[in-house]
Amino acid sequence: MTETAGTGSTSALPFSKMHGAGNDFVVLDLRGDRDAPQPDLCRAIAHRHHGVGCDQILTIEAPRTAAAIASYRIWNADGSSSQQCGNGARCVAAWLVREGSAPAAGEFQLDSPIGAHTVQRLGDGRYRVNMGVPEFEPARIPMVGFDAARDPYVLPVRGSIMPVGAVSMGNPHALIEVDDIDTAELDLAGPGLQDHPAFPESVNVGFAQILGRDRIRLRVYERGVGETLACGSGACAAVAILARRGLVDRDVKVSLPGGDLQISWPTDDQPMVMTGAAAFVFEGEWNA
Ligand SMILES: N[C@H](CCC[C@H](N)C(=O)O)C(=O)O
Repeated sequence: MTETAGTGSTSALPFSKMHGAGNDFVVLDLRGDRDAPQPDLCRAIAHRHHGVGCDQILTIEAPRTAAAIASYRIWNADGSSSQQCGNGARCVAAWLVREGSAPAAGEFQLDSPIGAHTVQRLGDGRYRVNMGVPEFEPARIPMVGFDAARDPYVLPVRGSIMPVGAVSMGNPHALIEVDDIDTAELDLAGPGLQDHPAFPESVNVGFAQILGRDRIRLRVYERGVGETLACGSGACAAVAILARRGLVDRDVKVSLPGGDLQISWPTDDQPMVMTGAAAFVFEGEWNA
C-alpha cells in the first residue's frame, strides 16, 4: 500500500524543485484558487526521505500591490513561516521569467511578506534583488534584554560567553565571527542561540570567517531548518554587521558551502543588494 503523506485528498499539486546557491526549495503556484499549505503539508513536502525534500516551500500568489507581478510567501521545513528569503526571491523571479510573466531583462517588483522587492535578471542569468535596509534596533530584530544596539552583544551560550552580532533583514539574524569556518561549532552555538531568551522569535545564526575586505566565508544554521548550503538574507546580515564594524568594505563576495553571493551595501541608509544564481532542478506533482 502506498502511503500518502499529504492531506489525504486525491488532487495533485504541481511543483518546481529549485535552488539558489544550494538553498533548495519546492515552489508552488497558488495563483487562482489553491489554499496556502498548512504546516503539516509543508513538513511532509520538505521531508528529505518521505517527501520531496527542501529547506523551504515558496508559494507564488497574486500580487498585493499594483506595481508587483506576483507575491510570494515562505515556509521553513519545520512548517514555520518566514518573512524573508533572499535565495527564494531569486528562484521565484526565475520561475516567473520562465513562465513569461516577468521580463527577462529590466527590473520588476515582487511582493514579499515584508514588502516589495525590486528584482532584475542580469545578462549572465543571475538575479539581483533589493533586500532592504538592515535593521539594527534590538526591539525590531527582535532581540530582548538590550535597550540599544551595542554590537557585539556578549551572551552566555551553552556554557560559553559569545560575542554576537544581531540584525534583521526582515527576519532575525545573529552572527558569530570564527577563525576557521570548517571547524565552527554550528550544532552547538546554532541551537544555543535559537533557544536563547534574547531571541523571542528564535534566530538564523551565521558563522563568518573574514578572508579580506571584499571576501568572507559563511555558514548559516537557519531557523526552522538547521544548516543550509546557503542563506541569502544571512549573507546580507553578515555583510551588514561586519561592514558596520569596519571589518569589510561595501561590496563583498560571500562564499557559502553551496555557492557564492555578491552582497553590496552602498551606504548605511540604502538597501542591501544581493546578486546570485537561481536554478531549476525538476518538475513534479505532489499527491496531496
Ligand atoms: N534561506 C533563506 C532564509 C530563510 C530564513 C528562515 N530560515 C527564517 O526562519 O527566517 C534566505 O536565503 O534568505
